[in-house]
Amino acid sequence: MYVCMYVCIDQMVREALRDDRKVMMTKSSSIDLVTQTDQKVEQLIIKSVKEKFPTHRFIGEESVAAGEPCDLTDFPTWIIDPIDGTTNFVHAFPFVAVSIGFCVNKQCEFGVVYSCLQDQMFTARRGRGAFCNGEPLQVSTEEDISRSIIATEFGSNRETEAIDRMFSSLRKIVCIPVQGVRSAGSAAVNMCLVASGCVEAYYEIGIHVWDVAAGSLLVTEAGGVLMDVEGGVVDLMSRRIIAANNRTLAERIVKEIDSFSPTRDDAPLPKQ
Ligand SMILES: O=P(O)(O)O[C@H]1[C@H](O)[C@@H](O)[C@H](O)[C@H](O)[C@@H]1O
Ligand SMILES: [Mg+2]
Ligand SMILES: [Mg+2]
Repeated sequence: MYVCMYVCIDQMVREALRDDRKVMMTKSSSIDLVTQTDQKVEQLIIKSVKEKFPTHRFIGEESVAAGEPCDLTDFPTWIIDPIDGTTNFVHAFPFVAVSIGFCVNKQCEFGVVYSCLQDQMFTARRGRGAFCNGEPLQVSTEEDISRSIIATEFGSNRETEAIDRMFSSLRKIVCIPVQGVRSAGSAAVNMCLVASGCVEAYYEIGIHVWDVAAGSLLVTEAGGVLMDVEGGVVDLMSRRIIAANNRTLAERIVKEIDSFSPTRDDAPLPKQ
């Protein structure tokens, strides 16, 4: 099932990148884009998994956008971002990933991120390590933030207060100074970069559970840590995350972040 699904998705994404990168609609804001490929890839994954595991549940980015609930319960649940980096996809900016996390009892058991244009398959299973195309991954051993590269994103929220806070945090981090700041345009890819040891840490406020479910396990299985932006335990539904190579760097980033709390992924839907 998995090989067949991988071949179909790979073909679907590559063909669409060549022939059809049109924006079909927008979601939370005018720059929160959806294409037909986002929907087609998600439907393919859900259909393939359902055939084999009919009782399992799903949290899929495009299904939630269509009104499906976003509840993470103790039931086996597949958390899917069919195209992480849709804006990249639309512009053919070469970081486009498919992200699938699988949780039981709210704990991630395995995570897969396929970075389509790099043809890199990142996999992690709880307690069994993290891999890229079968090669083991290890986070960076750097303890000093001034010798680090930090990844972050501005997401799709353009409300003034959120932007002000994001710029303020970024300014403080840049001025530590860090050696560099990077944005891949995909939370999943940023987390794979942390797991691979290419960047020391990634933080973002405004992501969703489907952006980070698989990446979270990749980072921890590669020896890294997850932390909330205020320093507590990370909550995948809270839309805030720091994924770092170690606690020292994560705690250092916490000190510089002007935090805020977007509406949680599992917040009840507003009454019509
Ligand atoms: O909507 P998709 O699935 O492409 O994912 C999001 C990224 O993963 C974020 O890091 C990023 O900041 C953006 O919000 C982007 O939208
Ligand atoms: Mg995403
Ligand atoms: Mg997406």
